[in-house]
Amino acid sequence: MEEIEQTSSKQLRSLGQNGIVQPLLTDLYQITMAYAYWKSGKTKDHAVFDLFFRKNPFQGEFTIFGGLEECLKFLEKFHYSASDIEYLKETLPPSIESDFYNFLNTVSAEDVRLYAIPEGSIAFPRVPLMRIEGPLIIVQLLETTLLTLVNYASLMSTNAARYRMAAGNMKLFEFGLRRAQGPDGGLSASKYSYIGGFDGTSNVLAGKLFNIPVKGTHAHAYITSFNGFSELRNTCLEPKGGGPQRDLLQLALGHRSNLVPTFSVVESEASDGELAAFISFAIAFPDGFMTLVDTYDVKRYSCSSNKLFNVTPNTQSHNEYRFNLIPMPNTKRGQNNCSGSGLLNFCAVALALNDLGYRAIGIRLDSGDLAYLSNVARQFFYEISEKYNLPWFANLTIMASNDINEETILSLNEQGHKINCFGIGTHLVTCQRQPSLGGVYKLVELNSQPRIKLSQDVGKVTMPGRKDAYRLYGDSGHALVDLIQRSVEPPPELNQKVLCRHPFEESKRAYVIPTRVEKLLTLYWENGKIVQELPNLQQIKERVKQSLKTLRPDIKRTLNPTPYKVAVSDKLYTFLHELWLKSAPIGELS
Ligand SMILES: Nc1ncnc2c1ncn2[C@@H]1O[C@H](COP(=O)(O)OP(=O)(O)OP(=O)(O)O)[C@@H](O)[C@H]1O
Ligand SMILES: O=P(O)(O)OC[C@H]1O[C@H](OP(=O)(O)OP(=O)(O)O)[C@H](O)[C@@H]1O
Ligand SMILES: O=C(O)c1cccnc1
Ligand SMILES: [Mg+2]
Repeated sequence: MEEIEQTSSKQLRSLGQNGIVQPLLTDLYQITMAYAYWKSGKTKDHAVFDLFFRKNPFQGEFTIFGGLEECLKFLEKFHYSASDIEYLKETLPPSIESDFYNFLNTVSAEDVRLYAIPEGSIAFPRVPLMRIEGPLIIVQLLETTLLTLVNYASLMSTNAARYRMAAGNMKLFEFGLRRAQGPDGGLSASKYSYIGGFDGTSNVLAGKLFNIPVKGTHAHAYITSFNGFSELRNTCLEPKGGGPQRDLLQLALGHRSNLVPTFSVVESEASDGELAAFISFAIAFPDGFMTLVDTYDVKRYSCSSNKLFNVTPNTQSHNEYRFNLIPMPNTKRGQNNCSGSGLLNFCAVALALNDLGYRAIGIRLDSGDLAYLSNVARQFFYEISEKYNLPWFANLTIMASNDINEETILSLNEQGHKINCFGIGTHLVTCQRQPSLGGVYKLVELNSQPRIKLSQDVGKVTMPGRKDAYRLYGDSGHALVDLIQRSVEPPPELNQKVLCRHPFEESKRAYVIPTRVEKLLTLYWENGKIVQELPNLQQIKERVKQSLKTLRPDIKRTLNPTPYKVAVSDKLYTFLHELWLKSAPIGELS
């Protein structure tokens, strides 16, 4: 068996990489080209490729670079196994000379050099995320796998960072595995959403492999699996401080009756099946009591009562949990057409747990008007905290889930809500607003000669030659511009005027006097080894946070953000345009 095939989950953990990332995880054309290069005697040619994207995702003006560590781990194990070569022999045309397979057998990333911007940094269109140099055939063979590793990772990290910006300090958990693009998509989503700013995932394997906090509540099935109290095998629980067990159900029923007059709810309409489920869950997790309260009805109102809460906080009140009392909105779940009251049952069990010295965690809302219901729930918690003199009760967690996306969070923020935690699946992991980042890998230099790819679309013309990139910062500490220049040029100097030019529009140029100059591309791989100490996930996550702070707010805003400037040096501008003219054939009009 091959080494890669044998990789155990323990090894996976230390590699931090999925076992399917291997040299054959590529497009056939890379191997076809390798043969044609080899046959045309190009084995000694030396190439430079840039890996970059042309447009920021999600109609935004920034991207978070993710996937570098996985690219480096891929270089470490880049060699074709005997079974890979066997497969290629069976698959490629019989005309392929057998010496080519001997050549493939010797292939490794030993002679490759990889420069990159640090993982977790903000990145912008056209600025290389990576520069890959080495034997043409080898660096060509790396294209697809590197793009696979960078495109989704960066898209996902960016998506998560955007959710984080929308959610402020609220807790964010990734719940997307069941809706992800297959098992590998699910794993990557968990990893890169954590990097981008999420606090944890429900994906247990991601937790094990990447050391990400794993979190979760329970599904509606748990609640609906109970019909009534008779199904409870046990209703007793030992108090937290020790001592004789007490009947949690009886305590909860007592509290439920007591809560009825206070909150104008109809006890007979609260679901006993739901209460039974809550009791059993509380007995299983007395210190982690967090339940779904929307299985039947979050809050069942007495029809005779007008004591219903509005969604908008009463700004006259100094108490943030007080609300105007007006009729509730006509939401699906708000209509008085189904029985049950999840909030009432939750509070009854939480108070029963409190009698035994345990503190409940909170609730999850998974349907209905989340702003409204969170306000109602928080008001309940507040009233109880006052009535029972339990200050912590007012701060119980209110988690919301159900098709949440960036816009929902922003809209909820506008409406006013009391959610302090989101569980987000589908829209996060599938990157519904933009399902792919268009990262590309382009040849820019061969045997020290620049290469340019022309296009009718100016934006698609590549920047020729080996280049470096610098981020120039201004007085405020904010990044002003990313400047790309030829590697042979001296770097921009602190406090010295630098001419920054738009790559294609001659008239667009500006002088910048940087107060800080950051060299963006640094060497990560040389002589078959990773030559930098790699940050762990936590450090990459921190870099995302710090990196975003260097971006002006107008560049980060959701609606019509200001584009960040990406410029070229005067020398690169001239170089690019001269080569463009030289390479573009002059047409004839007839
Ligand atoms: N206050 C709110 N403002 C904006 N969007 C909301 C608000 N409350 C909920 N949403 C979103 O509205 C959608 C409601 O989904 P939907 O219409 O399918 O109803 P539902 O609550 O899931 O009901 P059911 O489970 O019975 O189908 C979800 O995407 C949810 O995230
Ligand atoms: O809504 P998402 O952002 O994808 O978040 C994950 C969803 O997964 C679960 O739903 P479940 O699979 O039980 O299905 P349902 O809620 O759609 O019925 C959970 O209750 C969330 O609603
Ligand atoms: O733990 C949860 O609440 C959860 C996990 C996955 C999907 N939906 C919810
Ligand atoms: Mg749902």
